[in-house]
Amino acid sequence: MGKSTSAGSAAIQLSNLTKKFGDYRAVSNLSLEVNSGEIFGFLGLNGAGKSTTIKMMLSLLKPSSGSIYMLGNKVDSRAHKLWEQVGYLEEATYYPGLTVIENLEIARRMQMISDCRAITRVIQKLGLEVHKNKKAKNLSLGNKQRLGLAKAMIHNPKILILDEPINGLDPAGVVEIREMLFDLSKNYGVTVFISSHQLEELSKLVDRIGIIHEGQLVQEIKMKHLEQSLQKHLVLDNRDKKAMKHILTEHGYHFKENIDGKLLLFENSATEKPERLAELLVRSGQSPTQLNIVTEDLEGYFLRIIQNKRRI
Ligand SMILES: Nc1ncnc2c1ncn2[C@@H]1O[C@H](COP(=O)(O)OP(=O)(O)OP(=O)(O)O)[C@@H](O)[C@H]1O
Repeated sequence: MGKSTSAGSAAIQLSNLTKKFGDYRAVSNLSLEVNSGEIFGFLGLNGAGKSTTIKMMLSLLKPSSGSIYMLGNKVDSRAHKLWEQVGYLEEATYYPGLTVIENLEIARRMQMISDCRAITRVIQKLGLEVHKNKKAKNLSLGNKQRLGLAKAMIHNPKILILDEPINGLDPAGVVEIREMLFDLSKNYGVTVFISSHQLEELSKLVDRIGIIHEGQLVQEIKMKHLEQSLQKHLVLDNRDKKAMKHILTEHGYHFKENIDGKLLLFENSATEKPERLAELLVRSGQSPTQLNIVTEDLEGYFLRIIQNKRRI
């Protein structure tokens, strides 16, 4: 193991991590912590720097500067023993012509695990029992991912690092993976670091997300707080737009007009008390034909956070 100068109790700790390729900064001053037993989602567009960060965490790439600690141990080329406690899935790599059991047998030998029961255990944990004698190439996409996860978990790691594990999975596959990761984190205390570019899917799996954009961490948010962070706006329409605009302006409401000519109001005075606005319009003889609140969807949130960062 590398130097054991523990850096706090976080299972994963990245401090001012930077990776340059020539003059290009793929990852820039990135700091984050993942707590033990937490499922952390690492979200970013293609090319944002997710894989580069993960490769540094796995000591496959050397950081230009900054440090990484996992389970209190500094990650560097000497951290050999650490990998006994870390499992990693890049993409579901398997031997297509071999069965599930045969694939896991190879993984067991590569991890130098002497106990043959490790295979039975991981097969059970991942619900691969009924598929264990099928050739990997004949598995459904969801079960191929399970096999990849089984390989990553055969040595009972304390940390699981998963690069895009839900790519291409159907909703049922996402639910299966979610239940399995939940079980691992809540019942076995496994810390899960999972990268994706799909917020919608990721949000169903994780306790917290960090958004990486152009190599920088631009936002960290707990999933339970995400709902409150989604922007709301009120959409308003009626027959006499000019009269309605006049009333709104007179009463201090600000609005934008969308391409359909509907009015959009973003301020809390409108989104939190729509009934007041409705009453005002009715009293003024300008009953709305449409008045409803629209909540930003998750993709909208993700893009807004990134765009705001671009403007800075
Ligand atoms: N070996 C390398 N040499 C030069 N540039 C690289 C190298 N590896 C990655 N990059 C660049 O660094 C940036 C970040 O790449 P990275 O693979 O980390 O992104 P990502 O967020 O994982 O994207 P994706 O979701 O597409 O996998 C990209 O612009 C990429 O082209």
